Amino acid sequence: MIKIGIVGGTGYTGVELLRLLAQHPQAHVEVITSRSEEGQRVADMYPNLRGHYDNLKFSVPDVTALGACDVVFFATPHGVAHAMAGELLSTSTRIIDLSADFRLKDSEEWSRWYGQPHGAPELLETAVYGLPEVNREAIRTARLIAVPGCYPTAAQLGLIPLLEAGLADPARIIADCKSGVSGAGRGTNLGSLFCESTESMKAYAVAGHRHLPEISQGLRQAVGGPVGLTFVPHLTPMIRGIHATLYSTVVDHSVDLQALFEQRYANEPFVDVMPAGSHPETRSVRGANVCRIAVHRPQGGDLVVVLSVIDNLVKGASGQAVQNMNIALGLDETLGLSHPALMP
Ligand SMILES: NC(=O)C1=CN([C@@H]2O[C@H](COP(=O)(O)OP(=O)(O)OC[C@H]3O[C@@H](n4cnc5c(N)ncnc54)[C@H](OP(=O)(O)O)[C@@H]3O)[C@@H](O)[C@H]2O)C=CC1
Ligand SMILES: CC(=O)N[C@@H](CCC(=O)OP(=O)(O)O)C(=O)O
Repeated sequence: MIKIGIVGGTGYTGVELLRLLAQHPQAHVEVITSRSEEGQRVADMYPNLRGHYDNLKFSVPDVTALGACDVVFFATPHGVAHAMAGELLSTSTRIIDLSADFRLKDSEEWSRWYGQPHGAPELLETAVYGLPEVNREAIRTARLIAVPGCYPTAAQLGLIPLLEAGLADPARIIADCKSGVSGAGRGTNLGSLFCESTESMKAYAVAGHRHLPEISQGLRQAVGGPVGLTFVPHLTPMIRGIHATLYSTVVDHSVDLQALFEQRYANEPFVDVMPAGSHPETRSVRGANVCRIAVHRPQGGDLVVVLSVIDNLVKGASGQAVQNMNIALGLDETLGLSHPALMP
């Protein structure tokens, strides 16, 4: 069995990791941390886990206990993995970080967007961006994996086929994205209250969101040059889900975009290119580690519109983290992740 440690087990991504690992045939969670819930039984806090983790208790983070694990997931706010990763990497454990600590390759850019100094710039060379559909080979040997953010996963998977093939104008890309409220985490937050977020929808961070540099970094890699990206996130009254509507201009009208997407993702277990004309719904991916994509060219014009949906807590966080673990440990990539979504 693979010995697992989780730092930050009380947030939504932490409990989602536990749910997914409960059905993973080779995973055993040995350590789960919470400073505020030390000594509490996990299944008392999250009754959905009763019968799965009846003896597991929260403990305070301890590098010795975590370093004895084969894999340590960080499901913590930004900066926590910076502080602990160096010491943990001196053991034989692998780190899979769900926070943004190691996603941006430029530490100064990270500092500008996250409003604090980068705590471990010396580890950036080691870190691999954990988007398997792009970086699978590097993930196989990685010791430190930065799991992509939720909006960046939906946006990059929708845009990369066009940009890699040189079929969209990289100077003008629009990512119009909607997120469910769980994307804001479990912490107390006025905007996440039921009365503040239900029966209403709004854009936020139009001037600049911290996922803008992350999406741009991935798109630049796909293009091999600069990109002009406008990213507008919205909060929508649902618990889980990201819906990305992605716009660009087609530069070669002779190419069959449906075939292009189908070929690009033909061997990807967790990307579903839907039939031409489809409109993927967020509920079709709820609870599943899947990105469903549909590509449109309205009225056969110059504009390409890609629709990309994920569950922010699964393919947008914890599911993608488990997918990375499977790849890094040489396991079947789909272990623990092959269940279908919840419907309705
Ligand atoms: N929600 C989402 O959809 C997504 C979230 N993410 C990222 O995943 C990470 C986790 O998010 P989320 O699950 O929402 O939970 P939170 O960001 O609310 O994380 C809370 C967890 O981290 C622990 N924690 C907080 N501070 C520290 C610290 N200094 N040292 C050790 N542990 C600490 C908390 O436990 P305690 O304080 O008791 O120790 C708690 O268990 C974040 O970086 C988030 O941005 C990524 C993609 C999607
Ligand atoms: C709806 C909502 O608030 N979403 C979060 C993004 C989700 C997230 O946690 O992203 P990181 O992993 O990069 O922190 C936000 O806009 O800040």
